[in-house]
This record gives sequence, C-alpha cells and structure tokens, in this order.
Amino acid sequence: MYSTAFLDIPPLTHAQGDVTLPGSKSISNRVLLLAALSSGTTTVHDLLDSDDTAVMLDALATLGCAIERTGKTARITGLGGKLPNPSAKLFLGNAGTAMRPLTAALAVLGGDFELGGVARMHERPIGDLVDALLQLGCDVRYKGQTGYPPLHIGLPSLRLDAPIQVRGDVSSQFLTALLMALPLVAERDIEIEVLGELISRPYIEITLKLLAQFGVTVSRPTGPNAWQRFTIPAGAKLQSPGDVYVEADASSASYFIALGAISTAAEGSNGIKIHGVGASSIQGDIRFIEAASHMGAHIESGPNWLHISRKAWPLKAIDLDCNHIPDAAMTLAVMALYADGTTTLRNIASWRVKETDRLSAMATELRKLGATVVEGADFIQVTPPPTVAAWQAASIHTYDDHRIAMCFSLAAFNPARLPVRIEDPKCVAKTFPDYFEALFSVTQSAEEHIPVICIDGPTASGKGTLAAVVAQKLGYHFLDSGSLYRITGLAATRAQIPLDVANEQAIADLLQSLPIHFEGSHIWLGPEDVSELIRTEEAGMNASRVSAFPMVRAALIDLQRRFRALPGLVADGRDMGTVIFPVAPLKVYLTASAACRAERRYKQLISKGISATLPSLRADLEARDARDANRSVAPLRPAQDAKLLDNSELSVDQSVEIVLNWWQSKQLYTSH
Ligand SMILES: Nc1ncnc2c1ncn2[C@@H]1O[C@H](COP(=O)(O)OP(=O)(O)O)[C@@H](O)[C@H]1O
Ligand SMILES: Nc1ccn([C@H]2C[C@H](O)[C@@H](COP(=O)(O)OP(=O)(O)O)O2)c(=O)n1
Repeated sequence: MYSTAFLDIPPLTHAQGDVTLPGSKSISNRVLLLAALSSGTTTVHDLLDSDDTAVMLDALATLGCAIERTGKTARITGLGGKLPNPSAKLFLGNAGTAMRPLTAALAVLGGDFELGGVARMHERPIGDLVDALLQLGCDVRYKGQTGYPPLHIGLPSLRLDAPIQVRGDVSSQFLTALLMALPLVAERDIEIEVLGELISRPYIEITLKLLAQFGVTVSRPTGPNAWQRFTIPAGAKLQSPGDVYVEADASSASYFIALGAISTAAEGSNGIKIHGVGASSIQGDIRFIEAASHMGAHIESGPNWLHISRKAWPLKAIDLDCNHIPDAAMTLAVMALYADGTTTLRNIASWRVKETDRLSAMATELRKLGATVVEGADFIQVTPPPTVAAWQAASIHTYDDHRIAMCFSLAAFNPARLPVRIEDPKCVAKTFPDYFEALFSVTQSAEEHIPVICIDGPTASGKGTLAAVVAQKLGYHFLDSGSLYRITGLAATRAQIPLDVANEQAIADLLQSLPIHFEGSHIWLGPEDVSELIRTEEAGMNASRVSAFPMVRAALIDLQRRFRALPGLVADGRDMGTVIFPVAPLKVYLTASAACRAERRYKQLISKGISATLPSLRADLEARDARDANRSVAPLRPAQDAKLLDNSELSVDQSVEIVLNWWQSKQLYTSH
C-alpha cells in the first residue's frame, strides 16, 4: 500500500495482463456479521482484508465472538443469536457496512452499547434506521446530533405485531440492516414495509441471497410491490452454511474494466483479464459491464473471470440511470473524459451521503482535469476537455474516499500525456489496499515519462540516507547503485579473482550470472543476505576498485536502468545523473566537508559495532574520493544540470525537505 502524502501517476500509455481482485466489501461484512449471529461455525474464504472488514472483525471480537484468521480465511464460531458480552463500546471507523447492520442487530438483542466512528461517520445519516428500530420497541438514543451516530443502545421491549416501516430512498443499508437483524427475534412473521422508492436494489439482492445461504428465506410479493414488502417468516433462524466463498469485489472490478476499455496493449491485443468475479456475480455493480460495453468496451466472461479490451475509440458518451450501480458509476464519470460527447449519469443522489458528498467531489475534481461538468441534485454531466491542450495536470483531492482515489487514477491515460497526482492514496485501504500496485502491474508508461531523481556524490555525504527517505515519501523505487559495485567486489574476492585491471574481463563475466536480489532494504546474493557484509569500509574500497573498470561498469548499465519502473525511481550513486539516467528531471549532487563525512561514517560504523578510527577513515575516504573522481569512465563529478547541495550543516530532515521542494517546484499540478 502507498502510505505517502500523495502518489504521482505518470502518464500511462498501455495496459495488458491479469489481475486478481480482493473480495467484495459488501459481501465480506455481511457474511462476517451473519456468521457471528448464526449457530454453528463458518469458514469464510477469500475475505477482503481492508479497513472496513477490520472494523467489523474487531467489533465482533469485542462482542465475544471467537474468530481465527489465517490470511484471507476466517473461522468464526457463531454466537447463536446470544451476546456473551452485552455491554461494549464499538468504534466503527467510516464503515457504513458495519455501522448500520450492527446497530440493528444490537438494538434487537439489547444491552448497553455505544456505537461511533470517525468524524465523517457522524455526518452520515442513520435516522431512518433508528426510527424503524424505535417502532419495534428498541432503545436507541443519539449521543450527539439527532439523526446521526454516535448512538447508545439499551434494552428493548419488542413489539413485532405491526409492520415495521423503513425509508428506502436514502440508503438501502437501512433495509439490509433490518433484514439481517430481524431473524434474531422472529418468533412470529415480521413484516417490513419500505417507504418511498427503494434505491440500490442490487445491494438488497445480495442481502437476500446471503440470508438464504444462512438458512433464512425472506418472502416478498411478486409484481410491482416486490420491493415494498419483505416478510421474515416465523421461526426463521440463522444457521451457518459451513463454508462461504466471498466473490471478488465487482465495484473494484470497474476500474480494471474501464482500464481495458480505454487502453491498448503494448504488443498484441491481450486486454485485461480479471479473476475472482464473472458476469453472473450476485453483486449489483457487475452490471457496470453493460454500461462499459455501451461506452465501447469489448467484454467476455466466464464463471469467475472477465476479459476486457477496447472496441470503440473514442468511447461513446452515454445517458444512463445509474441507480442500479451507484458505486461503479463513479468510474463511468472518469471514462466520460475519453468519450465523444457529453455523458449524463442520473439518479445518483445517494452519492451525496457516501464517504463524502461524491457528487460535488467528482464535479470539482473532474473540472481540475479540464472537463466541463454540470452538477445537479441527483445527476452529473461530464464533457471531456475540448482539445488535447485543454487537459490539465491535476492534484486530485480524495476526501478520504477510496473510490475517488481509484477512479481518478484512470485519468493518467489522458492524451496530453500529463501525470495525475492522487492525494492521500492510502484511502484505498477501505476496500482495495493494493489497488495502485495492481494498477502498476498491468500498465505501462513511456520510459521517458517515468520520473527519476538522481542523487550522486562522494562517500558518506548521506546519499543513501537521503535517497531512501525521498523514495519513501514519494512512493518511488530506490536504487542503491553502490551496492551493485560492493557485491561485485565481494563476489570477485570470494572467487579469488584479484581486483586489478588484468582481471577486468573475468570480473565483468562474473556479473552475467550473479543472482542479485533486492527486497526492501535487504540485498541478497543467491540465498545469502549480504546487506551487512557489503557495508564495511573494506567492501567500499573494493567496490571503488572494481568500479573503475569500464567493462564492469558496462555490465551493470542495463541492470540499473531496469529499476526505472512505475511510479518512479530515486537512484543514488556516482554516475546516476551523468551516465545512467542522463535525462532525469532532477539531479542532486550531494556533498559535505571531508571532516564531516569522516565523522558521520565513524559514528555509523561504531553504532553498528564495527571498530574504526577517525584519522584512518578520513584517509580512506579521501583516497576513495580521489579514485572515484579520477577514473577514466564515469568519474565522480556533478552532472552539468545537477543542483548542488552541501549538507555539512544540515540535518537529514532538512536535506530531504530541500530535495522534495526542488522536486515539487518542477511539477505543474493544478489543485484548484
Ligand atoms: N544530513 C545529514 N546530517 C547528518 N548525518 C547524516 C546526514 N545524512 C546522512 N547522515 C548520516 O551519515 C551516515 C552516512 O550516510 P549514508 O547515507 O550511508 O551516505 P552515503 O550513501 O553517501 O555513503 C549515516 O549514518 C547517516 O545517518
Ligand atoms: N553509481 C556508482 C555507485 C558506486 N560506485 C562505486 C564508487 C564507490 O566508492 C563504491 C561504493 O559506493 P557506495 O555508494 O556504496 O559507497 P558510499 O556509501 O558512498 O560509501 O562504488 C560507482 O562507481 N558508481
């Protein structure tokens, strides 16, 4: 997951390959609650691992449910409709799929509970559900603003004789919550009557299908009233089905379906294959595939896979009632940027009460990219930028809304070849923590568009420290090029090849088959972790020796250039800016006085328990500087266009800030 302040997505040109999507949030959280409330033990497979499921799991554990987790599998011992801990304070983050159903279940079971979440959760309406629960005789009180969490739940005196009325035109989650809770107290038939037009019906379908898996068949009239009246039959009882498999999230699939529709493959025409969900999914958002094919996607499907490729280009503008796919419709709004006219998405008032006011947020962010947007009370109309030149590089504010972060990443396919900045990318953790990793695994960018920041300089100037922090702040890959020379020195020494010029060819040959492997801050040579071994001063001096051999340098060029991968790279060494990445957009030449560098190295070695003396370190360091600067190939010197940074008097944080400011000053993002 990218836990950076922002993630800059370079302009993307192509996409092809396979993606396996995480489990559906809606199914995961419903199944977890049903498993907890039912009798028997349920093994849930392919469970989504995300913020919202973590919140649900924590809440269930607090309520006394036994849960065993191994990876994507959870084994849940059901409570059989009885709460061993009828008193608890539950923090439910911003998870509507936890807040609403838990409120209903705990209200009918009764106890002494407090349910709350983050600030945004306390702005999301729950009054319609509470009203329905009060009719039932539940004791639910607002601890803050009327109509919103946090809530206090006490002991009920249930009245189940009259039909329970619930509004269905704000959120279908209220009805879902009642449907899942009422089987706990179905001593007689319980009728639920929906007031107003029920929105987001597909989510109710999911609820009904999962209830059926847990042994409860909800009956409803046929014909026009099919969505107005639901009856939980007397004697209904939640019974674990044993094993439950969670489908991949159809809303998450929408981003990759769109990707297949707006991109072409770099070679051939493979398109995008999505694993874990097919056209016959029980999730309503699967109907996104119909909308996407109207816009121009070619879609094939099997039982649990989808294959998407581009058919019409530009995409075709559509005018669509999106009530049946409220979440996935956000993806259509971004696809509309690539359409041949104005796209109108209607009947999406529910966007206003989601993680943020999505209607206003989508309008604001689409306009930043250069689109013309009309925002209505319950619709959005998007007209693409009129010309290539009208596109703008935008910094997309994401409002702690995972779907805004994910759908706007697709704007990186813009014809103007502009990057897109996604602010607070970690908000995708709500449903798809590794979304950006998955995106980068199937997309390509022209090499010249993948940013590289070079940090060159003499030994112990702090290059490695600075480069690693800058890479981490930007979510970029990190190349410690010196480690490659250090490993070369180590391997040659172990092969008993003396490090002199007569053996240049033999040492370069050794590199052809050297199994070097990077894993975070660890470097492996075959099965051996050599990270520490190559850090000694002797290893540094040996690295400096082998690095003077032109054949060795040549043998390492391609390997180093392969580190330039999405979304970007920070590379540290001696010749990053002069030889390896000569057109890098930012080159830094980092120096510090010899006295200062010797002192830093001394402290560094001593802290690692390696003995050293200052005078000998300083002599070694000056000898290494001289060799590195005076060799015939790629000598240590600043690139012509490098920015010089002497950090003798600066802390690491100060150096990082200077470099990040230099980087920021090169970006063209509009944020308003
Ligand atoms: N700006 C700085 N101020 C003080 N110490 C620093 C600074 N930058 C790096 N150091 C310290 O100096 C030592 C050498 O830094 P390192 O990044 O290994 O240098 P290089 O990669 O250039 O050889 C490390 O212990 C590091 O923490
Ligand atoms: N891009 C590079 C990186 C390192 N080298 C050589 C020269 C250096 O003295 C050695 C070791 O480099 P490294 O960056 O690991 O050394 P320091 O951490 O700066 O002491 O490798 C090089 O020639 N070109």
